[in-house]
Amino acid sequence: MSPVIQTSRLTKSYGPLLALKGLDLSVERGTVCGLLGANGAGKSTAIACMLGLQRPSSGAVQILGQDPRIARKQLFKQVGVQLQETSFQEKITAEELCQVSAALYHRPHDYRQLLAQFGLADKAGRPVKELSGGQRQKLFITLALLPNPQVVFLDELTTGLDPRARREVWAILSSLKASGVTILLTSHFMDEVEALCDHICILKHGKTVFSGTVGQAVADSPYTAFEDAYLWYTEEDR
Ligand SMILES: Nc1ncnc2c1ncn2[C@@H]1O[C@H](COP(=O)(O)OP(=O)(O)OP(=O)(O)O)[C@@H](O)[C@H]1O
Repeated sequence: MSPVIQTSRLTKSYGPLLALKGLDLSVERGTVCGLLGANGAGKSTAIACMLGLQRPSSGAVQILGQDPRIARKQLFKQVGVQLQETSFQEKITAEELCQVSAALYHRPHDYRQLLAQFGLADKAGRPVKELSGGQRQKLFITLALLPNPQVVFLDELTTGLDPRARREVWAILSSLKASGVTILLTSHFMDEVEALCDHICILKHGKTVFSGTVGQAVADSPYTAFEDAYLWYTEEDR
């Protein structure tokens, strides 16, 4: 079976800055891929290029066998996205934001059920801007799941969530994965990466410095703990 997400030699420059240098990625159906790296390593740039939101300088992307820049509309119905920065109307409530988003899809997930699953049922009528950072994050993950997507992109998955909420999100993602959904996420939390990711790709200044499983990353490093290994891969003077 062909990969659900595939990039080959994906490169992106912002003027003189080479933010992404030849990313090769292949993510199979029903697996979780973690894109890792320090702040500014190129993770969001890679996601923006994969989703067709940024035009790559060179290289190719296929999602569900299609080029996202050409088949944007079709793909949009099958791909859920949670980006770091999401804009919304000043006074819109959580429920209204869900309704507006759900209206874009043919057979959306029941947003009330998702809000309840994320412990947000009692916040449905509140303006989004009055939610706490963690509640807003959970709402944005809810929005990413609304289309009943085959593929989900989650940028900085659980930033701002408390430990219990993180575990809840992990459980939801694990069940999505078990149902065949393919997930690409970025995270700065190595416990999360170990718990969720089948495959990781570590970027340093836009360049892939490791691609493989968490176990391989540890085995190829001088360390026994994954976080130590990760820091080793991303060290400046390595
Ligand atoms: N629109 C843009 N114009 C110019 N430079 C940009 C733009 N977006 C990102 N960059 C630069 O490209 C590099 C990669 O940024 P990117 O946001 O992809 O990193 P990241 O790995 O997602 O970081 P973080 O973990 O902080 O979210 C950084 O040096 C950043 O300053």
